[in-house]
This record gives sequence, structure tokens and C-alpha cells, in this order.
Amino acid sequence: MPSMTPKKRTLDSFFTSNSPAKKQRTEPSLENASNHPTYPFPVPSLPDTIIEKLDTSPAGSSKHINDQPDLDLLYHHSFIHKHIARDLFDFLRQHLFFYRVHYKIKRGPSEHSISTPRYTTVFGVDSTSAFSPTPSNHLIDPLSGHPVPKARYKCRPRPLPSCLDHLKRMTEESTLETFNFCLVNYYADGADSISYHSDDEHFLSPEPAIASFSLGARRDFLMKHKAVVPPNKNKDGEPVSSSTADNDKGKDSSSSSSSSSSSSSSSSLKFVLQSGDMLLMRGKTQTCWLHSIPKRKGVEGPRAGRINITFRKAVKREGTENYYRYNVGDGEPYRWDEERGEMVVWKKEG
Ligand SMILES: O=C(O)CCC(=O)C(=O)O
Ligand SMILES: [Fe+2]
Repeated sequence: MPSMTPKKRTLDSFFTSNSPAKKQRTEPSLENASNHPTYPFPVPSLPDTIIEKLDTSPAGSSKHINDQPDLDLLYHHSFIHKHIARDLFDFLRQHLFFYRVHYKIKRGPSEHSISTPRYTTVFGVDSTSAFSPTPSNHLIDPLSGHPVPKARYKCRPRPLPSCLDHLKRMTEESTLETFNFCLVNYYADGADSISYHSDDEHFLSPEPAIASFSLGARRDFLMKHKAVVPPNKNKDGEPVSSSTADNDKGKDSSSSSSSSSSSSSSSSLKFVLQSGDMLLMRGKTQTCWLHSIPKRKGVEGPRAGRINITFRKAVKREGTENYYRYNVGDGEPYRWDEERGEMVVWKKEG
């Protein structure tokens, strides 16, 4: 999809601003925006200023971390240029739609309600289907090219908007992996989290490669070997015990980690992920390790928001159903409100 030029500000607008301290934001035009019947609203393409800088990625250095049993990480500190990471964060927070997903799980005889403690959204489809080229973007069988019958999925898969597709292609080029899913988390502040889990779902290829980007506020990313703590998801990726990925408020075991920015004890690791970093998890990492972003007191205020983007490859239909169920669900979309400085429920006008 072609990129567009941001609207030019007039000279007057520089002098009539009533809040000079506030960063001026140019609204990208919707002329080349990505749209699809499944989107609540269109998503503009990235401004050229961001694309130009993004295309010089990876910006910083990378480190292969495999000095622990079953661990295989490639840690790109500053994959995305520091200067552009904030602009990309602002763009994605402003222009993507997010969800606050609620769902029920069965634990023994009783049912529990889970509220995912962060905003989520997802795009993509597993490799048994594909999206036809823009603008129609309907689902086709990748071998025959024929349209996929509607009944094939309960959910309604969404193609990646061009802004995320651009980042996906860059990531594929750099990692030599291929991806068909993009999951996005928005942590509004330190009260939002994801607790210990692994992304070892049976619908991903074995020993999956998962590329994980951080934008915005710094947050601790903790890892621990499963030999120390039993896994907490079943093979469908559904939480199965009281220490699920979403309902274990404050149960992050961070006390066993040491405190430097990439540190380890015998059983746990801690990375302080910064805006622009990319962590590629691969090999046996998902099979043998758990990871989490624990809640953190003091991560609050206007710069507390963090976006995480993961690229993954699902090879079975169940992957598509699972990802949309747990990252879109059936609730209302949210959209960033710049005036209020928070996500608000988005309602269609009229
Ligand atoms: O926010 C992060 O860095 C991790 C997110 C994560 O683990 C996930 O979405 O599965
Ligand atoms: Fe994860």
C-alpha cells in the first residue's frame, strides 16, 4: 500500500497554538488508509518521516543469549531508532483499535471470569488461509486461490493494516523467519500486565520463532524455566490454573530475579525492555521457559503507556480462533483519546 505525506501545517497554526508545550500532531490523511469490513475504523498508513527512519533498522546492536538451558534469544537493543520509536508508539496508540477482553474459564466444577489486564488487538490468519491482495482483502485458499467459505471460521480474521505489515516485512527480512499473525498489547500503566505464560500453543509451528517489539515506557520482562514452575496454559493456549496469564494479580515471582537490565539468577532472567527493543524468542524457549510483564507500582502518568507487538506464525485454524477470542473477544473497540489521555470506548457516529 503506498504511503502518504502528512498534512502541512500553515504558518498561522504555529502562532495560534493555545498549548505550546504540547507536541503538535499532524493528522495523517485517510487517503491511503487500510480498511476492511472487520475494522471499526480505517487505519492510516505510516507517514514518510517514520518509514524513512524505520527502513534504516535494525539501528542498534544485537546479542545472542543462549547461556541458559533451552534458551535461545536474540536481543536487539534499539532495533527501531530511538528518535522514531516514540513517533511510532504515538502513531499506533492513536490509530489502532484495541479491546479489553473478558472471558470465562472452567476450573474444576466452577467457572471463573477473567478480565485481561491490558488492551489487546490482533491481525492475521493462520497459514491454511490467506488474504487476497488489497483492496478486496478477502480470505482465499492459498493453494487454489478460491474464496474460503464463511463457515470455516467462527471469528472474522482481519488483515494487517499497512503500518503493521511494514514492520512485519522488516522483521521477516531481519530474522529470516515468516509470520502471519500480529498481536498488539497496550499497557496503559504499571497496573497492566501479563503474567507468567509461554506461547507454546499447538497451533504454532514446533519451536516457534516469536519476534517481540517494545515501544513506549520501559517495563521489566521476566523469564523463568518451566522446570522450576509448572506451565499454566493448556495446549490451546487457554489458562488452566489459578496462576493464569491474566488473573494472578501481583503473582509475578519477580522477587527471584536480580535487578540489572539483563540479569539472571539460577532460575530467572530479567530484561528491562526499552522503546525500540526487539526480542526474538526461538528454539526451545517457548517449550521450556515462561515469560511475564509484571505489574509495577510507580509506572504511571502521561508517559506510562507501553505497546508490545509480537509477530508469530500459526499453522492451524484453531490458532486463528484462539487469537481472536482472547485478543478481540466480543466487546466494544477502544480508541485513544488524546484530550483525555486514555483509551475510550469507540462508538460509530450516527
Ligand atoms: O509485552 C510483552 O513484552 C510480552 C507480551 C507477551 O508475552 C504476549 O503477548 O504473549
Ligand atoms: Fe507471550
